Amino acid sequence: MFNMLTNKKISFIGAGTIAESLISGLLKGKLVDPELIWITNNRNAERLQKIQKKYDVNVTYDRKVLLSNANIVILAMKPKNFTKAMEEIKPYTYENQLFLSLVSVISSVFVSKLLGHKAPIIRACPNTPAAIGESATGLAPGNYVKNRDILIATYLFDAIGSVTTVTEKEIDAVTALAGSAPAYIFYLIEAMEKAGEALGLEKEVSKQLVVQSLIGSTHLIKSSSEETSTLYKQVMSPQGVTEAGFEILKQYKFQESIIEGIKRGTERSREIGEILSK
Ligand SMILES: NC(=O)C1=CN([C@@H]2O[C@H](COP(=O)(O)OP(=O)(O)OC[C@H]3O[C@@H](n4cnc5c(N)ncnc54)[C@H](OP(=O)(O)O)[C@@H]3O)[C@@H](O)[C@H]2O)C=CC1
Ligand SMILES: O=C(O)[C@@H]1CCC=N1
Repeated sequence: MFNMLTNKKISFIGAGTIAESLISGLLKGKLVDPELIWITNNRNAERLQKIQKKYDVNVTYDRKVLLSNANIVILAMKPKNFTKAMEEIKPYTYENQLFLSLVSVISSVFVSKLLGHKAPIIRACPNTPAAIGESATGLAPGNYVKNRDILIATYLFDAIGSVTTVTEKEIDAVTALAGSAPAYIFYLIEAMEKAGEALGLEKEVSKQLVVQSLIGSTHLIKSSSEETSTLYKQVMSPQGVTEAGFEILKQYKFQESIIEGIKRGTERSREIGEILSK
C-alpha cells in the first residue's frame, strides 16, 4: 500500500512520553525515514540528545530549522506549556503544514488563534502503547481540515495502532477514556500483583500470571462477539471463587469508581481547555 508519509518531514514540538511513543512506533513500522523526523523540547538538552542517539532523528532548538519545509507538525507539549511553545514556533509555521495536536484538551479554534493563519488542525489523542504500534487513537478534525489531511492523519495513527474519528465535542471523553486507559489498566495490574504477593506468591510469579491473563482476556474479547458481561459470567461458578471475589468488588463499588474516574477525567479535560483557551 502507498505510504502517505513518504518524503514527508515531520516536526515534533515536545520530546516527552507521548512524542517518543509516536516516534518509536513510526520508526518500528518503517513508515518514516528518521532523517525526516525533527524534534525539539523546552530546555532538557540531555533528553534531546538521548532521543537523537536512540532513534537517529534530528534534534534542534532552532525553530526555523525545525519547521522549514515541515509537512506535518506534531504538538506534543503539556497544556501548561502550550501558549509559550506556540509563540516560539508561530513565525516559522505555514498554512500548507498539517498540525496534529496531541494536546487534546485544547480546541482547534485556540490553536488556529495562536498560529494566526488557516493551517489545518487535527486533534489527536493516542496512548502510550503507540510505542509498540498498539495505540488506541481518537482523531477529531478541527479547523480548515481537508479530506486529504484526515487521510494522512488516519494513515499515521493507523500505522501505530487503531484509529477512531470523533467530533471535537467527543475528544475530551476519548482523552479521559483512551488516553488515560493505560494508566487505569496498569493500576489494576498493580493491585492484582499486590494481591498475589499478599497471598504469598513471588512478585514475578504474580506479575506473569496477571499480565498473561490480561493479554489472553483482551485477545479473547477482541475475537468474541459475546457481551462483555457474558465473558465475565462465564468465569463465575455459582457460589464459587470468582463470585465470592465479585461480592467484595461490588461492596467497594469497583465499577462505579472506574466510571466516576473517567467522567472526572473528561470534566478535567474540558476545564483545562477552557482555562487555557481564554
Ligand atoms: N502521556 C500520555 O500518555 C498522553 C499524553 N497526551 C498529551 O500529550 C501532551 C504531552 O504529554 P506527555 O508526553 O506525557 O508530556 P511530557 O511532560 O512527557 O512531555 C512534554 C514535552 O513538551 C516539552 N515542552 C515544554 N515546553 C515546550 C516549549 N515551549 N517548546 C517545545 N517543547 C516544550 C517538554 O520539554 P522539556 O522536557 O524541555 O520541559 C517535553 O519534552 C500533553 O498535552 C498530554 O495531555 C495525550 C495522550 C496520551
Ligand atoms: O493525563 C493527561 O492529562 C494526559 C492526557 C491523557 C493521558 N495523559
